[in-house]
Amino acid sequence: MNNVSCALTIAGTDPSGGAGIQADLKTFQELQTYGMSVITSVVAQNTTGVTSVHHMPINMIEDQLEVIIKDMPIHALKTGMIANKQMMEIISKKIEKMDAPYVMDPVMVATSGDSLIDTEARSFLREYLLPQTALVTPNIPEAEFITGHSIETLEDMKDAAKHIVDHFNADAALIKGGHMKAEAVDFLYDGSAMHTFSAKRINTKNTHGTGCTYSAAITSYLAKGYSMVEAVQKSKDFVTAAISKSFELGYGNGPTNHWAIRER
Ligand SMILES: Nc1ncnc2c1ncn2[C@@H]1O[C@H](COP(=O)(O)OP(=O)(O)OP(=O)(O)O)[C@@H](O)[C@H]1O
Ligand SMILES: Cc1ncc(CO)c(N)n1
Repeated sequence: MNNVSCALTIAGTDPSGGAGIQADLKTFQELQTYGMSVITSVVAQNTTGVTSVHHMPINMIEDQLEVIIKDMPIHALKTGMIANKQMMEIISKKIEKMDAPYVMDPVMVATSGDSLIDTEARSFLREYLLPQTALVTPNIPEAEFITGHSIETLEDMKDAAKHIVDHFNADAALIKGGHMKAEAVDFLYDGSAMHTFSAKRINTKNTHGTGCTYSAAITSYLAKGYSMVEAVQKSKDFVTAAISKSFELGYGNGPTNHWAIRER
């Protein structure tokens, strides 16, 4: 079978399996995309939080990227946790060589509240990686950091999506409303139109890794050749199902259910 769609994730790990590389690969597999991964940092974390982090040496990140570029097709890629500026520099250079849509999940803080990238990296991500993206998927605090504006209303979310495309040259921005109070509404601005993706808020604490799962699903659908709007709509359905059938596992925020969509 050589017409398989291939997706790559560049991110940190979650040994408890709900977020990071593990969530991405589960999502790619569930959506019948051939999944590949480059590990940036090994993170000792579970549903309650992060205890320690070990960053891969820069040359090891470079080698992982290079072996894939030399050998494998990449139809779409995403990045998650990239802890520091040095990692971003090498990843940015390698992404330039990949002729594929790039989805950036601008991971800064875990669901547990633990910081995953340093302060310098937050600015570098905004200035250097954002212009390379086909899509960036910030949650509310990440969108506030990127734009420098506070977000309280749905109008503020739309303004943030526009601001990111207009000021940072991302092709498109999807602002996720998981941290808002009412409906779970996300806004996508693609440089010409604003699209709304809405779902009923599910009353659960089990949201560990929702952002990773969502951006991995979008990456899968882009790898399969769907348009950006179609990819986001299908992924919204996927993540909503994954949250609605999430697992009551662990002592903290439990993980989402990557096979939930099969049962709908
Ligand atoms: N309780 C909920 N009910 C329904 N949808 C939700 C809920 N929480 C989050 N979502 C949806 O899940 C997706 C991920 O959004 P969210 O804002 O939670 O991302 P995130 O904060 O990056 O996730 P992470 O927890 O991985 O850091 C969005 O589509 C959001 O609307
Ligand atoms: C490695 C990693 N990436 C992203 C998140 C955000 O959920 C997390 N908790 N861990």
